[in-house]
Amino acid sequence: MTTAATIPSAATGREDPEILCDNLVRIFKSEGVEVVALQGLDLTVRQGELIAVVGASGSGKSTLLNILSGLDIPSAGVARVAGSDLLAMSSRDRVTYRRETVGFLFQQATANLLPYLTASENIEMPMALARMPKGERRDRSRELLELLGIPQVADRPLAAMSGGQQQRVALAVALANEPRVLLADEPTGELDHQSSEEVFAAIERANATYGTTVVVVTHDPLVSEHVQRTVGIRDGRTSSEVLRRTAIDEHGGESVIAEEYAVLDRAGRLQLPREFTTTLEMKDRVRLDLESDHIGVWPDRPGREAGDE
Ligand SMILES: Nc1ncnc2c1ncn2[C@@H]1O[C@H](COP(=O)(O)OP(=O)(O)OP(=O)(O)O)[C@@H](O)[C@H]1O
Repeated sequence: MTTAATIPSAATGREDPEILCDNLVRIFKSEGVEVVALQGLDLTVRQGELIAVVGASGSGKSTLLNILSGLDIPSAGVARVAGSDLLAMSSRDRVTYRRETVGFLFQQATANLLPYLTASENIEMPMALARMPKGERRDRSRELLELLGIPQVADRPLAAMSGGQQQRVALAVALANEPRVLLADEPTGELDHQSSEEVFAAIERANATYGTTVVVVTHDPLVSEHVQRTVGIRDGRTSSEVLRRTAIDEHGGESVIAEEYAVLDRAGRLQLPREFTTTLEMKDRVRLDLESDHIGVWPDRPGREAGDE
């Protein structure tokens, strides 16, 4: 594996991202004990991008998603989504933000759905609350079911659907009022392989059709086939990014190339992959060596000069 460093575009100021987290900090205090769940997290997501966020249990993924969804307020830093400042927002603006700007998809499809209504009735519910005319609601509901590959369940109650179909109805509910950003928390956590594949494909189709910016928090390795960028979180910070692109060889064949990058934050901090540091027995401190086109990082072994390894 090769590793390269990338400076988040937030730091370069080159674009106006749909999601911007800069030096985001969230400290939880309970019974005199402080837990730093996010410790200076940087994340930039372009408008219309579909990204996955991965990380070990306790790394801060849910904390990040709760902040982006307007449920939780960060302790410090910058969090901006679709032009809304999530630290400075009034509680009334927060309600409007949650209703109009972001859509949510949870691990349990039923968290977004009313069991005694049909798929269409569920999808039309948020549109009715937003006072959309009845005819438009019906058209939009039909369009969403078609796009997500489940037109046949329109008049079925939830109990008569598979788990994968229910999750796609929940996705249609989340997209009903055309949110700019979709946040999904382990959307395939309770599904089998085939249904997970269908749900990720549906998310990808919605992203491509409506240009919705999507952040999917997941442990599911299947997600890598559906996103161009996977952001890794470690100890409350973004630590790595895997970018995927399609390359065409000289015979016209297509192959997907995945490159792993380490994130370099504004303070110049870089998290070295654990497998690299373990292999070279690096700990506590390392030697650095500036070359004309790269920086060498060497284990601190007494009596050896940097570059002697
Ligand atoms: N309300 C809270 N009060 C105290 N500590 C919290 C609270 N919420 C989260 N934490 C702590 O913050 C850290 C990050 O938790 P978080 O739930 O964001 O991780 P995660 O990556 O989503 O984990 P998982 O994959 O298990 O859901 C953990 O150490 C957790 O115990």
